[in-house]
Amino acid sequence: MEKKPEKRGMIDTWIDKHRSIYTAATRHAFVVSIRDGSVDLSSFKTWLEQDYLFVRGFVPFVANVLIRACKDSGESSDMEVVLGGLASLNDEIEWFKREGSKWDVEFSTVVPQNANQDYRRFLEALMSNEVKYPVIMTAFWAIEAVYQESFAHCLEDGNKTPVELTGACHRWGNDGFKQYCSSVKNIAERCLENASGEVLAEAEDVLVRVLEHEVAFWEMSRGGQ
Ligand SMILES: Cc1ncc(CO)c(N)n1
Repeated sequence: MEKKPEKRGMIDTWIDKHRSIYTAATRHAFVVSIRDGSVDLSSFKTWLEQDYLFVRGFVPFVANVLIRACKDSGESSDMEVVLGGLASLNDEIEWFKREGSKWDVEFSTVVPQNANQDYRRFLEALMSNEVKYPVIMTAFWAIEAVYQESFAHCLEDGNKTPVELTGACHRWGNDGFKQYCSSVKNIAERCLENASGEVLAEAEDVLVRVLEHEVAFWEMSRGGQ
């Protein structure tokens, strides 16, 4: 008997449909410049400063995803996946602090740029109880997956990533993080299978908006002073 091709989920369908913004988010010029070694270190510092602030705002978002996983999910394993993500954010904040002192970045004086504020406001809106669980899970997956895909690219064969930047690339480009993103994707796909047309439309919209925010976020590094 012919082996049936694996069933494609909604997320893959949407990524195909919105391929150009997906590629813009996961193969941004800043990321490509890390991979080819041409990266301007002031751009990297700007990214580091802004991302530290972003991650501090991402913690309450993920905490909210955790609460929703406990309350709204029929599967007890969802909570464990999200809890793992929250735990690794603890390490991530410590990593940012170490990395900041390595680059002489004083986080307490960093001012969030507009793209960062807009992204954080978007996350805050997603924390409302009105937002359905499949929509939140789709957003959560997209936020994590952009970083996984981007930084894994900097570690693929043929990279010329500067050695002092490989720590950042390994943080999001490692296989464990890839596995974690795949678990989050499976949760989102399972929820989307049973979602109404209205919820599906909202999840697709939120996915595209995450990708747009990610592109705008990378763009900040270009201003790099
Ligand atoms: C902007 C941004 N998106 C995603 C992540 C993590 O996945 C991050 N640290 N920063």
